[in-house]
Amino acid sequence: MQDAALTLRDVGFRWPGRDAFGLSVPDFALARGESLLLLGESGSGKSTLLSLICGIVTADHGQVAVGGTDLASLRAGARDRLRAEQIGVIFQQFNLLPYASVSDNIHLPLRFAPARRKRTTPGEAAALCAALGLPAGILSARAGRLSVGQQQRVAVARALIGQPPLIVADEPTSALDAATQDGFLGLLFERIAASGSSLLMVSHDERLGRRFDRVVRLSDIVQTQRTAA
Ligand SMILES: Nc1ncnc2c1ncn2[C@@H]1O[C@H](COP(=O)(O)OP(=O)(O)OP(=O)(O)O)[C@@H](O)[C@H]1O
Repeated sequence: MQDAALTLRDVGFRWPGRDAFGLSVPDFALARGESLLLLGESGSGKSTLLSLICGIVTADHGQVAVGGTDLASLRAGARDRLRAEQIGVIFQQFNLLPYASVSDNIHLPLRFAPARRKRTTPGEAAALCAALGLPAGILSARAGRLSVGQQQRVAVARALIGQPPLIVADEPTSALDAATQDGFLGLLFERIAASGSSLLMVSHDERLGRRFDRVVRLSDIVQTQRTAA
């Protein structure tokens, strides 16, 4: 796919160690502006796949390309910069710095991403917080003092700031009740539509599917291998 936000071709990866888990992805692409929900059971390899896409781990073979750049062609530092520039990541556990302010947490990826920093408008963090239903004045609060739902929204604001072309989200609704989930997804989709970003979300929850352009089962694009120690 020429106009792809993300492509994986003939990718193979295996975690080293006992009960090694491996996966291979023959051919997968996410178009620019497309939203895709990837469904898989717990332990099926969703987070492993996202780690490969984000360049947190590197494929044993094959090509993982983000915005047309093959991650394997980059050294570790350049890969980290590409991730900061191109990908807004919403981790399952949010990964906020608990002692830092909400503002510092939201602005953190911009430190390593000059082009994304340039795209950021003054007051964008405050506007994102307001759009995500966070109370005024929250920017100066310590992230560790917030409720789980608030932390989740801060993690989303951190992913969206500076309009990265690709948003990757690992089970971002798992800590929310049904009504809050719906509001949260509505806001996420609104922001993504406004910026034209692509969205790849992994989840075990099929009910989320109706909002997405495409819903794919992990087992349709990924083959997994598990070997005993
Ligand atoms: N850091 C790691 N080191 C070694 N093996 C790992 C590591 N992370 C995951 N694995 C292995 O990869 C397999 C798949 O785990 P992964 O977290 O990718 O699945 P998942 O679908 O995201 O699960 P969940 O929905 O429960 O988060 C696990 O069984 C585990 O053995």
